[in-house]
Amino acid sequence: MSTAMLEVEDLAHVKGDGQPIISEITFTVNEGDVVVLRGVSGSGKTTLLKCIAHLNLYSGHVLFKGYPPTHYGIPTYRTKVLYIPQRPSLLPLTPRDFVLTVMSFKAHKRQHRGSGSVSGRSDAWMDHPLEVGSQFGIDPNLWNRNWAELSVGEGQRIMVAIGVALGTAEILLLDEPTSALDPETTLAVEKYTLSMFRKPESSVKAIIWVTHSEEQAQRVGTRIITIASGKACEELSAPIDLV
Ligand SMILES: Nc1ncnc2c1ncn2[C@@H]1O[C@H](COP(=O)(O)OP(=O)(O)OP(=O)(O)O)[C@@H](O)[C@H]1O
Repeated sequence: MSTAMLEVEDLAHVKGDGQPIISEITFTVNEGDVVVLRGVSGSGKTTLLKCIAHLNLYSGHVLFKGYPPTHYGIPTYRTKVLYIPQRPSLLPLTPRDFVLTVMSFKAHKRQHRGSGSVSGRSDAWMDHPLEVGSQFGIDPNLWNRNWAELSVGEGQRIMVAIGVALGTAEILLLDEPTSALDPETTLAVEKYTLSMFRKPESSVKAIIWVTHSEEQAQRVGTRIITIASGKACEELSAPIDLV
């Protein structure tokens, strides 16, 4: 039987004027799922991902492995259910700073368990992200540049590399991760991300992947959920071909 990683129940998010952007959203994500989330521009896909990541206020319930985000502590929860934004250029500082911030939450938790530090070398946490980034054609120097000074595509590839490589994320929330990439690089990112995901030792156990591309949905998804008029609807026959 599949293990439920994420349960979203009757979730709603309303704008400041009281109008709902999304409402009555209910679905479960199981271990091994790559759930493609699609819908027309403005239908609420990013809003939903941010609610799941506890970056937006919402009503209803989000349970990660049976418990609400507060059970884990919100910063730690956000490293486990990791939102990969569509526009990382809005983030402060550099990709390297982002990695060290995320890893500091993991280190903090480990210290509380009394298991000591992650490594004797202060920058050892960068090794795997750099390695994955190089698979995506990312020059190592780009990790030290401010997010705002990266091209959209460079920022996207670095964010996906972080999500795949950090070893903290159990659910990746990918918000149009390849929208700024050329077809060849898009395929490379899809292939490497899914091959990492399928490895038994991967920390990532499920992915929600937002895309406007029907072809990408068919390539990466094991299930497809469409948002329309603020409600979510799962397609009955989902593609199963994996890259
Ligand atoms: N903070 C906000 N205040 C008011 N309206 C908002 C806010 N954030 C999003 N919206 C509106 O909510 C709707 C859903 O936006 P959202 O970004 O979730 O859509 P999306 O499906 O991800 O769109 P796209 O495919 O274009 O990225 C849009 O009409 C957007 O203008």
